[in-house]
Amino acid sequence: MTAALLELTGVACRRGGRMLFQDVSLTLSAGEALLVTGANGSGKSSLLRIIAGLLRPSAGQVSREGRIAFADERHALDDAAPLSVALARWAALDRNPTTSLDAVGLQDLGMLPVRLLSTGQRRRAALARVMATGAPLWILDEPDLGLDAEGCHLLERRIAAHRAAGGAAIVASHRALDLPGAAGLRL
Ligand SMILES: Nc1ncnc2c1ncn2[C@@H]1O[C@H](COP(=O)(O)OP(=O)(O)OP(=O)(O)O)[C@@H](O)[C@H]1O
Repeated sequence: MTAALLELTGVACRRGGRMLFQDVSLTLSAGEALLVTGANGSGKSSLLRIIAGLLRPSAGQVSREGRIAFADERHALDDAAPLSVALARWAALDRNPTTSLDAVGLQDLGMLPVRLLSTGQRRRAALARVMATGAPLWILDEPDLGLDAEGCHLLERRIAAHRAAGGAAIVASHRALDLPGAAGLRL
């Protein structure tokens, strides 16, 4: 049996005096994915922050095994550094080989300062940063925001490859991303 990378038991979240969700229980193991959907304000980001350990649940337990890579609307890259240098810093933290910019379609932009990237290019760079961490559990909050159709396919392919290599992913999105065999959670 594969050990779970993540287990939630009876998790609830109350924010601003309103109960967003309760009784969320799930397990995620190597190779698996979870797609979290729901209306604006339903609590997707709150759930992902709880899973990442950035927000305390109002009730329930979260148990994680191994490192995580968390990505939300911030790309978490040094704006002043050339893209390849900014990414190499993340890779160096865990002594990983630098993620190829080819993998996210940014092969021609390695020397460009991060601040000059377009919205979609920033999203691609954020994905490269997640890949560079080498963490088994990816927690991605609307990673498709601002991506064009090719960018979305690329994101789907990178998530599939990560799962095939023994990783797992939790993705919140308003889009019906193609994540074969993923579990769904609608908030
Ligand atoms: N720090 C906070 N204090 C009080 N309420 C908050 C706080 N942060 C978020 N909320 C509220 O929690 C609710 C859920 O927010 P959250 O960002 O988790 O939703 P979401 O499903 O990710 O929304 P979207 O689809 O718009 O990104 C919203 O009503 C929001 O206003």
